[in-house]
Amino acid sequence: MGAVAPAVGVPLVRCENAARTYGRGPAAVVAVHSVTCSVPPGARVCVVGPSGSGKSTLLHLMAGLDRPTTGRVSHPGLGGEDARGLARHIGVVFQGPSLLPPLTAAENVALPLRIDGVPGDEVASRTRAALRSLDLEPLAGRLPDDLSAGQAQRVAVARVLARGPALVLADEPTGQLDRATGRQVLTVLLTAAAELGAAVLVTTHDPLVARALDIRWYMADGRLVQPEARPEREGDPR
Ligand SMILES: Nc1ncnc2c1ncn2[C@@H]1O[C@H](COP(=O)(O)OP(=O)(O)OP(=O)(O)O)[C@@H](O)[C@H]1O
Repeated sequence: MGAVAPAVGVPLVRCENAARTYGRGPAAVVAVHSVTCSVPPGARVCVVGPSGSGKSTLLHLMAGLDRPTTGRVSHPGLGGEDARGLARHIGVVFQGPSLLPPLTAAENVALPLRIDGVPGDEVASRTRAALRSLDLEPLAGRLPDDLSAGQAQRVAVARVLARGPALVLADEPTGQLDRATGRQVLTVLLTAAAELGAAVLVTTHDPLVARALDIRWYMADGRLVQPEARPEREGDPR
C-alpha cells in the first residue's frame, strides 16, 4: 500500500516546545503548554489524561490539522511537510461518527483512495483488503445507519488504514463505545496497524485502553508529565 518507509529512528512527528492557545486576552485558554515529544516509526504510544488536559489539541497539532501558537511541529520521517503530503501518511481516527451517511461501508473506505487518484482496480483491492483485515467484509454493502457504533468505528479505522499511513493518530477511538466493543475496536486497530507497520498514537482517559499500548505519556493541564512506560520500551516523550 502507500506507506512511506521512513529511515529507522527518524521521528514521524516531532513537537518542539509546541504550545497552543485558543482565543486572546482574558478569554485565552492555553490548551497545550510547550510540549516536546516525538513518535518514532512503528511506536505504539498512548496519551493518557483527564478530559480537558489537552490530548485532542496535541493530536491535532501532530496531525497537521492545527498549528502551534508557538514552538514547532515537524514530520522529519514523513518527507513532505505540506498538508496534502501529510494527509497521505497520517491517518486520523476521530471519537465520534465520521462516516459519510449516503455511502456504503466499502464506498466510505474507497473514497479517500479515489481522491488520492489511486487507479480503480487498486482502489477495489485495497478496499477489500482493509475491510478483510478488520473483519468487515460481510458489512461492505451496509450504509452507516445500519451499522452498530462499534462496526462504524471499525469502518472508520479501515478507511484510515486503506491509505497505508505510516502514522495513525486515534483520538479517543473507543470513547463512545461500551467497554467490550471498545476493546475489540482497539485490538483490531492495533493488529491492522501492526500488519501495516504503522506507528499508532491513541489518546484516552481510560487506563484499560492505555494498558494495551507499549508507551504511555501522561497529560495534565496541557503538559506532558512524567511518563510511565513498560520496561521494554523507552517512555521518554523526547
Ligand atoms: N476550539 C477551542 N476553543 C477554545 N478552547 C478550546 C478549544 N478546543 C479545546 N479547548 C480547550 O482547551 C483545553 C484542552 O482541550 P482538549 O480538547 O485538547 O482536551 P482533551 O484532553 O482532549 O479533552 P477531552 O478528552 O474532553 O476531549 C480545554 O480547556 C478545552 O476547553
